[in-house]
Amino acid sequence: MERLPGGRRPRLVSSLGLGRRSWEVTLDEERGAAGLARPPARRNCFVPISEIIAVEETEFNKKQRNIGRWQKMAKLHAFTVHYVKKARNHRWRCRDATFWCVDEHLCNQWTQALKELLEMQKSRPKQLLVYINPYGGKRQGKRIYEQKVAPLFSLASISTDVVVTEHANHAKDNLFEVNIYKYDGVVCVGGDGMFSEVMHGLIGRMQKDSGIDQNNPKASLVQCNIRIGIIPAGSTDCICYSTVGISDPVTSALHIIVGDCQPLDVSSVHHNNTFLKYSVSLLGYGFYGDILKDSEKKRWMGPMRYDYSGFKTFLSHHYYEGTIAYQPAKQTHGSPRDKESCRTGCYICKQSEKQLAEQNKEHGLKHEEGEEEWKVIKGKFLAINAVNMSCACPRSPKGLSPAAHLADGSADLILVRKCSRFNFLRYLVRHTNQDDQFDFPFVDVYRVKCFQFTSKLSEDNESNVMDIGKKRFGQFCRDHPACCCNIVNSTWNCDGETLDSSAIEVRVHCQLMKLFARGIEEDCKDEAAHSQSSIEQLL
Ligand SMILES: Nc1ncnc2c1ncn2[C@@H]1O[C@H](COP(=O)(O)OP(=O)(O)OP(=O)(O)O)[C@@H](O)[C@H]1O
Ligand SMILES: CCCCCCCCCCCCC/C=C/[C@@H](O)[C@H](CO)NC(C)=O
Ligand SMILES: [Ca+2]
Repeated sequence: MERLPGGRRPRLVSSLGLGRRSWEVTLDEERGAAGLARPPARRNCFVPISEIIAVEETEFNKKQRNIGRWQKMAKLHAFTVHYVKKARNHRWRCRDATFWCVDEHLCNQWTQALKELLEMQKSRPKQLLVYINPYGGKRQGKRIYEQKVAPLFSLASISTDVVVTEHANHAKDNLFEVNIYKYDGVVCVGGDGMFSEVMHGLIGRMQKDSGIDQNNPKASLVQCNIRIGIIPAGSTDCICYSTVGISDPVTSALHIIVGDCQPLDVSSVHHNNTFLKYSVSLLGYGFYGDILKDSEKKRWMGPMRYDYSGFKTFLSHHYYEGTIAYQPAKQTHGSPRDKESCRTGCYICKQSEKQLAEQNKEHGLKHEEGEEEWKVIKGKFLAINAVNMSCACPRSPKGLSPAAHLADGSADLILVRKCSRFNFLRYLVRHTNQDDQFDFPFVDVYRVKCFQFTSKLSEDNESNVMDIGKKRFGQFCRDHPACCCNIVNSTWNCDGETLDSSAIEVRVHCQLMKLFARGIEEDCKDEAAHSQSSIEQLL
């Protein structure tokens, strides 16, 4: 048997047919790869075991190709390897390669060895609970799951319990009732709102089972180790896009199958010691809150509703007065103005993971509130956006904060102060291009671990300065006396769900939950070399 560099023996090396040619095929357990080479030209390629989806014995006749004399000489035996093919723009596809030989025993040896190696991939899920929102996005959730995802799960021998939701909060309520511990993960088919529902169900259930009071804003929450997979079928799909790099159901299904794991920061939102919501992507007041509130009335428009309400909200140009107090995130190494973005295996997120493990060792679940200073900012804002991740999505490919990290225990707090319509438009346009969104005198950004916001209106209410007239008729706008517009509070857009409270307290919980994802992979610099080494190119 041929030896590999370092004198190691590969698990299997054989001459196998693939297409019309014979190849030297190697199964190298230690490198975790199956390799394919054709002497003497030495054109070769490798498929990591971690990217093999399934192996099947194949009835050769069914997949017959024109392989000339071999076909006539003997009965051929074959097996098919289904594997991940990485295409452009972070898109993954399932491809297969059928290997053949005349020796039945050899063919069985290969199938067996590959199946054993797949069995050893312990992070892969075997049993999943799937929730489908049939009304998300363009109402295609059920079709997408049945046609694109279910066949892949079945190929990978994953068993599923599928629930098609019948009303809002169905998935969330169900997660408090079922035996979640028998599943290796929960999959949601829908958009950001559907993800949010499933996340609330899972995190809430974990806290309930551990006796943690979610209403206590200072409670240390129990991490949720049951991963969530997102099959994008919504209108924005920002969480999927920001953690995978593309909104594509097949790509996401393949990340679930190979058992990827991406920890995620989660912010808790409270008002007066009452738990309101969790957020993983955008918590936005002002512009994004107003868009959401208006767009909820136009759900029938589908994803277009955001463009319609976005335009309307832009024209209305409302700003809101309030006070923000925040504690800077001193423990993380990055800054929102960094040029580098969070990518697969991110160093900054790894450091936060280590810190978290040390903290848990020292204090257990007891939360140690640092006596760090609070910074206070008062002002008039067109938008207040707190993002736990970049919030990249097809409409904004770099996101609202391109350097935000998925799992560093912090959020980027972006304050867009009152400015002209023209300047605000310049800011919005930078959501969509490569220019620095924070390079404006009216935009400030801070990396924070917690913050509080109180609108001027609720401050006034609390200090009882409202007179009876104001209480009865609402507050008249002081900045537009001529128009007499009735200024009310904005609402919070919490991952696509509205939150009416205008005084909130937000805290980031480092890596509270996990997704079936790996973060966005670095772009393959040499696309040509990458594609040449794929099996299809060798044939
Ligand atoms: N069967 C159902 N009927 C009505 N509403 C549902 C049902 N199932 C789930 N929902 C609710 O629908 C809301 C929106 O769903 P979803 O997030 O999937 O789509 P979307 O709003 O179009 O997309 P995005 O959140 O990405 O903008 C969620 O908040 C969820 O609670
Ligand atoms: C004139 C130029 C206008 C450019 C507008 C760009 C719009 C970018 C939208 C980015 C939204 C990213 C934040 C994601 C929020 C989601 O949680 C939420 C629910 O899916 N979506 C929205 C639109 O609120
Ligand atoms: Ca973060």
